[in-house]
Amino acid sequence: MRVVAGRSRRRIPVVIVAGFLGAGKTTLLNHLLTNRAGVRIGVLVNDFGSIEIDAMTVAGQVDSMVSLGNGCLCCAVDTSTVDELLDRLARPAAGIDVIVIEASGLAEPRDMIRLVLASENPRVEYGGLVEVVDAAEFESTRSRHPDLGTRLSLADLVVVNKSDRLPAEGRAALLASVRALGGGTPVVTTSHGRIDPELLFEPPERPRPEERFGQLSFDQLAPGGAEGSARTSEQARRDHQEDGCVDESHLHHGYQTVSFSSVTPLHPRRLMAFLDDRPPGLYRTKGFVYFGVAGHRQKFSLHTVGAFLRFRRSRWAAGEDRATRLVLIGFGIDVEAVHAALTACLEPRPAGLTEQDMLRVLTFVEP
Ligand SMILES: Nc1nc2c(ncn2[C@@H]2O[C@H](COP(=O)(O)OP(=O)(O)OP(=O)(O)O)[C@@H](O)[C@H]2O)c(=O)[nH]1
Repeated sequence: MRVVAGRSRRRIPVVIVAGFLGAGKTTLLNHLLTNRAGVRIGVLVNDFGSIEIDAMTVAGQVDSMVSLGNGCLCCAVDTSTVDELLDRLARPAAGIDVIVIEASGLAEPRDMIRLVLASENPRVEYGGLVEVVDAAEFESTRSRHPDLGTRLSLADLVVVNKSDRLPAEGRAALLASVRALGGGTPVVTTSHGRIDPELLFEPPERPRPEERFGQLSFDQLAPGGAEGSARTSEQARRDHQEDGCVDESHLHHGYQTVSFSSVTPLHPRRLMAFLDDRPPGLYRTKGFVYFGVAGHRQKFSLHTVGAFLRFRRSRWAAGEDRATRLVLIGFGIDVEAVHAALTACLEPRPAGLTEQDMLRVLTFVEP
C-alpha cells in the first residue's frame, strides 16, 4: 500500500458482475450507477447498449467508462488489453472509487478473475465476483448449464434476481437449491437488481472503517475485560438484531457486520487458522492487523472477498495506535461466534513469537 502525505491510499476494488444471458446484470449495474451515494464508479463493459450513460454523465463521470467493443472480454482479449483498460479507469485523475466489469453472458467468470488478478496495475485489486441468477428461470438455467454449480461456488456473492417473478411459496425452496448448489457462497435476493451498494463498495461520505474505529474511546480499545473487544455481547446482540433478518422467508438482503478491534496483538497462526476456515456465509473482511512480532510490527492491511485473501504491509501513521481493526460482512453468520473466534486469536505476549509463526501470513503478503 502506498502512503501519500501521511494517509494510506486505498486500492480500487474491481468487482466482476457475471451471469447468464438476461439474468439482470445490466439492470443491476444501472441500479448501482443511480444509487451509488457519491461513489465514483468506473465501468468496463463489452458494449454500452443499455447502460444508462446519462446517469453517469450527469454526475460528471464522463470518461470513466471503457468499452471493449470487439467481443467477449474473457476470450477475445489478452491480459495487456484488459490492463490498458483498467489503467485508464484507475488513473488518479479519474478519481474512481470502484471499477465494475460487466461480463457478457457467455464470459467465463474464472477467466475474468484471472484477468483481474493478473493485472499489474498497483492501484487496483480484485474486489469479488458477483454472479447474477434469474430466479424465475433457475431450473431451466440449471438444466441448460450443467456448470451452474461451479459458477455459483466460484462466486463471492450470488444475487438471485427477479424475485418478483417468483411465487411467494416457492422462494424458500429456491433459495435452498441455490445455496446447496453454491456450496456456501453467500446468497442475496433482489428484484430489478436492487442490491445494497454497500455490499460492493463503501460510500465515501460515510466514515471508513478505520475512521469509525478511530472514534472508539480508549476504554473500548484497551486490553482487559473482554480482551480488547470493542463490543460487548449485548452490543453484538443488538447489532445482530438491527443488522437485518436472514430468515429465508424474507427476500430482502439482510446481512450482518462484525466489528473487531483490539490493541492486543493477534497471533499470526491463530488468525490464519480462522481465515483458512472462514465461517460459511462470510463474504468480506477488511481492515488491518497488528501482530507485534519482532520484525513484523508494521500495519498489515487485510482484504478478503470470498476465497480471496491478501495482506499488504504498510507503515503506521505518526501517532497511530498499534491496533487491529477489522470489519467482517456476511450473510447468516453468527456475529457473536465470529467475534469470539477473533478474540481467541489475541496474543498478549507476542515477544515469544518468531519468523516461523509469521510464515503463512507472509505467503499472502502482496509486494
Ligand atoms: N420482472 C423482472 N424483470 C427484470 C428484473 N431484472 C431485470 N429484468 C428484465 O430482464 C431483462 C434482462 O435484464 P438485463 O439486465 O438486460 O440482463 P443481462 O444479464 O444484462 O442480459 P445480457 O446482457 O443479455 O446477458 C430486461 O428486460 C430487464 O428489464 C427483475 O428483477 N424482475
